[in-house]
Amino acid sequence: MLAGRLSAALARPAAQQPCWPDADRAEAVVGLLHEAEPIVAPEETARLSARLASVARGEAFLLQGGDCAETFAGNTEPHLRANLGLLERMGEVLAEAAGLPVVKIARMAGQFAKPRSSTVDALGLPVYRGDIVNSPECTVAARTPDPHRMLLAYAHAAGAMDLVRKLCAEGIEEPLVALAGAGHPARGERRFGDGGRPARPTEIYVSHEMLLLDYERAVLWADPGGPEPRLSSGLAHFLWIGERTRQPDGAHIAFAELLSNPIGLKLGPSCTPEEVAEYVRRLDPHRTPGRLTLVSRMGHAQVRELLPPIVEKVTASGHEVIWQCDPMHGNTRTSGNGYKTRHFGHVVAELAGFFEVHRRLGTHAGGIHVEVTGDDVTECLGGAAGLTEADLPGRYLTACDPRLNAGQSVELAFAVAKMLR
Ligand SMILES: O=C[C@H](O)[C@H](O)COP(=O)(O)O
Ligand SMILES: C=C(OP(=O)(O)O)C(=O)O
Repeated sequence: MLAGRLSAALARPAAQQPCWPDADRAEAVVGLLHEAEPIVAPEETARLSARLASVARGEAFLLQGGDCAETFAGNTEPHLRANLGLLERMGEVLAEAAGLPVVKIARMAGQFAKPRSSTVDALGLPVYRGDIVNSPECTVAARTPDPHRMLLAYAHAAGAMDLVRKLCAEGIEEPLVALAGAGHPARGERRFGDGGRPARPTEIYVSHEMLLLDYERAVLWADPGGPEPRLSSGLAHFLWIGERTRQPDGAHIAFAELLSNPIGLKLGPSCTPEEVAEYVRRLDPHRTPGRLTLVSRMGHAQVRELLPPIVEKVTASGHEVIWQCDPMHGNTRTSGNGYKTRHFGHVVAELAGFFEVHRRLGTHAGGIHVEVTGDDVTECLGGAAGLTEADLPGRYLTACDPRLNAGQSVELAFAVAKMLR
């Protein structure tokens, strides 16, 4: 019966999918992946679901973050360590301020697919859709979708997950981030293991956008444990549906309905309270606290106006969702010198609006979802170091959207800490 529901879900229109040049070859790759071992263990996903139930009840806070787009070349131990160490550091700042446990979910071990605004780039080439689909180099060959990349993505994700488990068991050394403005060097220096608190075992889960359905459908196991039999993704503990793929009649929502994993759903400015009520009804049919995380990304100028009617509608429905704010995606703009960027001040302003709305409505502002890296990049403007447009070309390394660097991220954690207090 689940197989039939899965086929029906996948037969619906699916936005943002690549057009593989050879459909048979793509199907053969899906067949190979079908034989692959799950990357995440069912008991880990179940533990995360329990943790998220406490977030939904207001007994914990959710921190989710990492690269906008992971790349195969960037899937290295130093990079993963830096990002995990940053999450640990941010989590510690937030836990202390909130007086609550912080549940940490990395955008890691599978965040290889990107939705895009257009199908072609400025040169007229097919757009880069993430390393799992094609390659960013500006040639027709590089941009042609290659299904073999799904196998590479699986291998990279499995390797990353092994490292996440190892580091969580050992404890992760946190970066000591020197915040600018306190007599420290401009962009925040990172120093490892020289005076930070001793590393201790920790828990970090992995997540990615549930975008590329040929990949997502390949590694599933039957989960008979819940109120109805469902499928569980073997590719990540937590999956989210993006702003560009949340069409109510589309394949992504229908696919997520079949999963037992905790699910996130991005809500942009065009989303109406009625639409959200319908998403909640479909994605949380058994009224499981924390099953659904609603991720508002309205932009700093609109959050105070657009979020309250949505929160009121969902609250009235009685579903115990997690309210999470993504202060990045509604605040993207192009700099005068042509870089896709975000201003630190706008990121903080959207979060301030989010906390204000929830305080006023008496709901739990349950978490944040941010694009950050422990690496010292120059992709977002502002922060105490005062990054300017002239700084952007220095270390603009993202494969897609701009991330806060280590210094900006820790500064953000302190700003959110103030809001939590
Ligand atoms: O990360 C999010 C999206 O992939 C991204 O914002 C879309 O980017 P584009 O507008 O450059 O295509
Ligand atoms: C694409 C993303 O976000 P959104 O769907 O909100 O634009 C993302 O988080 O990578």
